[in-house]
Amino acid sequence: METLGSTSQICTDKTGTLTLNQMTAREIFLARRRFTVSGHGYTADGRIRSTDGRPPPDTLDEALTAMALCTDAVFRDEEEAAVVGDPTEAALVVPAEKGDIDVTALRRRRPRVAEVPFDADHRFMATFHRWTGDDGRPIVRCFVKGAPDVLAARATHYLGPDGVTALDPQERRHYDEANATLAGQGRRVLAVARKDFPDGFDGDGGSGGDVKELLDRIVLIALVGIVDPPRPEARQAIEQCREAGIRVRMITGDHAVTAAAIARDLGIPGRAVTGAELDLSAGDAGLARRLDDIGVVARVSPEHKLRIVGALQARGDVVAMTGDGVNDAPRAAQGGHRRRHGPDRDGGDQGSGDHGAHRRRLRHHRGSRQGRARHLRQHRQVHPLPGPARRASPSSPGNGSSASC
Ligand SMILES: Nc1ncnc2c1ncn2[C@@H]1O[C@H](COP(=O)(O)OP(=O)(O)OP(=O)(O)O)[C@@H](O)[C@H]1O
Ligand SMILES: [Cu+]
Repeated sequence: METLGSTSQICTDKTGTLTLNQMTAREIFLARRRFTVSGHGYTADGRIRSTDGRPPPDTLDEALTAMALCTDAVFRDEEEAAVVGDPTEAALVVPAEKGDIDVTALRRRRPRVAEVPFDADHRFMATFHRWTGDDGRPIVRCFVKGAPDVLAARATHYLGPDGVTALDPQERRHYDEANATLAGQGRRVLAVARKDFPDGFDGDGGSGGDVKELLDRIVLIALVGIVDPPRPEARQAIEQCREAGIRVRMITGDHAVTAAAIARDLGIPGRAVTGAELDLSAGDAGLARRLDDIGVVARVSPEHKLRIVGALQARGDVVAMTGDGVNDAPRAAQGGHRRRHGPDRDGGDQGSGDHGAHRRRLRHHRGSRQGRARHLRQHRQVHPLPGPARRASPSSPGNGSSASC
């Protein structure tokens, strides 16, 4: 009789769990021109340099403006070296300051008249600001930022050296290639774009409440490559899990190429696929079988993380789930959206308690002689799976399959 699962598996988030969630923008890509961003941490020290030696175009300012306005992170000041807010957003505000934009003054001058908050399912956010069009007349300008694939799919134009230009297949290929190159280096890539609306636009525009519908035909401005270093202790923890016969799998909302590069770096074996490629509508048994040679499932929404864990558990595997996916679960179950509030000041972990817990967990991995059961029991003690998530994920009592870490 098989009472214990045949394998133990850990499904883990990437951002903040395997990586430090200390995000720093390193490159900006603008219509075939590339810029590097130097400097460390959340200070305005550091510079934006073009890689071709030519002076930066006006469109760089436009990109930095979009990054400053379409974010909620607040830049404190140089002495404090602090940015408060989501680390991804912090990474976008810092280059604006490095590019000599006074973000606070800019935001005061261009207040938001409406916004579409970021959510992990749609993977973008948008803000609307009173603006002046090229012809001097008042308009409302919307800035959009989010996953490059999502924005590219909505874009028909890009901001080139000659202004707004049709995004022909060749130019689209340039964006795709730049995105692939950055992602291949493990960079988290964000795109920024814009769209103009008539003066008086109130953030609804007759859309009946779904402003996202109106965000088509956008103008791509730039791609930003952000580094988020792997946690130094994560590689060893993964190695020890492997020795203990525990399969570690990364399940992330980030891009597949980015996730695969980080998985490779950390020694997570197996193929990388997107949630869409995995066909999550399949039955549990088929899904679990297909997961066997897969090490990374990317572009997964919070509720689909649960679906994957559930499929493994239904087969009798002992599955632990780590990272803020654990927190996403109840909200996903309620159809809510996640907004992650990241670290304060030094990029530490105050934003969500489970990151600190994860560090403790990674430490206990070092005692790899403890048996698998004990190992998973400890995970469970660190932070139990919340109620709704437990109900959402099938588990057989007695085999510890609802363990969470
Ligand atoms: N504040 C933001 N504004 C706009 N887009 C964002 C923002 N944060 C993330 N994104 C985009 O949404 C995608 C998914 O982000 P999400 O936070 O779900 O995943 P993640 O943190 O990379 O991964 P994990 O699931 O491992 O924690 C990112 O790859 C990025 O393109
Ligand atoms: Cu573990």
